[in-house]
Amino acid sequence: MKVTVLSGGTGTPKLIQGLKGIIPQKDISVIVNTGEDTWIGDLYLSPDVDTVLYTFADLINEETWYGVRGDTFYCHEQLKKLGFDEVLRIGDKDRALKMHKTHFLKKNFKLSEVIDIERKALNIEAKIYPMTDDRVETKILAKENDGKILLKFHDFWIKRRGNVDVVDVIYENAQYAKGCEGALKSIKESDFVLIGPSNPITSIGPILSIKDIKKALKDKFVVVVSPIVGDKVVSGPAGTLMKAKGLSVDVLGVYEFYKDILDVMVIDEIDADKADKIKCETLVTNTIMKTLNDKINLAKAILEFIRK
Ligand SMILES: C[C@H](OP(=O)(O)OP(=O)(O)OC[C@H]1O[C@@H](n2cnc3c(=O)[nH]c(N)nc32)[C@H](O)[C@@H]1O)C(=O)O
Ligand SMILES: O=c1nc2n(C[C@H](O)[C@H](O)[C@H](O)CO)c3cc(O)ccc3cc-2c(=O)[nH]1
Ligand SMILES: [Mg+2]
Repeated sequence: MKVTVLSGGTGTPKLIQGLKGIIPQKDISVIVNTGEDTWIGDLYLSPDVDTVLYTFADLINEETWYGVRGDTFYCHEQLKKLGFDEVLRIGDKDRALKMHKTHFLKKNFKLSEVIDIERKALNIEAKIYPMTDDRVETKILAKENDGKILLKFHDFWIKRRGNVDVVDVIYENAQYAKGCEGALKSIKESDFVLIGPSNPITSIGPILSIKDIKKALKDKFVVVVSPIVGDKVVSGPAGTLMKAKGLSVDVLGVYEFYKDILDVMVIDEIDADKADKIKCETLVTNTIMKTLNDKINLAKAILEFIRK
């Protein structure tokens, strides 16, 4: 059973931990959001890609869902002392992975080529692809005084802690970007596509903003796990951003967002009463992943449901 997962942020990597516990890594491909990729000084960051790499390599810091478990921050602290505040807390081991990407990108390697070198170096059998080898950047359009301002995601979420009056979210350059070839191939060759419980707007939205990826998904059996349980988020800015896109912050709003590509929606038991309002097949199960067992059970429930 070959699965292609769309991932971004912290929700889907939890489900990936469950999935890799029940099917061989060689049968899993992951297409990762790169809308939050950015340069900090001369260091290239691909935060959602690195979280997926660390999740498969069992190195992920599960408190924060970024960086390497037990990492040190000497370089980060030293830079701050020099007056260079990286804002994002980048660990010393984590920095090596980012320096490695930076080195090869500067030698004109494609991001997908570098990620493939890294997954092999980390003994990861799953295939991991960026959504594109072009630059697509998620920007937050916000109200500021009596005007509008376009913010980078990290400015919005880390510097301003999301305390921003969001007008819209845009995926800069998406109209020109091409889907990564390996990603398109994995969609075509997989038995089904799984969109994990990540922020629809800033973690999965950028992936769907790439036309040839969205087109490939329309011809595929797609399962979406709702990242909204009840009428609130488990974590992060998804609620604020869904509202900015005119979507209700509940499973119906999630359905609206994915309706032209999804075939099955996985919702939490808390939302069982809404299942009949969702105009596609629904699987109602526990979707709150606290323990590894929760993650494995959710992955199992999804595979059993589609094998029916
Ligand atoms: C900073 C980061 O925010 P964000 O980029 O929004 O992260 P994600 O893209 O991962 O979105 C989080 C999204 O996913 C939901 N979530 C998280 N854990 C679970 C879970 O165990 N079950 C479930 N059904 N949804 C989950 C969460 O509510 C958010 O809506 C961040 O949040 O870390
Ligand atoms: O909210 C934060 N997110 C941090 N992130 C996560 C990232 O910025 C986003 O929060 C995730 O992409 C979730 O959307 C990091 C990711 C990395 O790969 C490396 C370092 C960081 C550091 C931070 C941080 O200090 N604060
Ligand atoms: Mg995200």
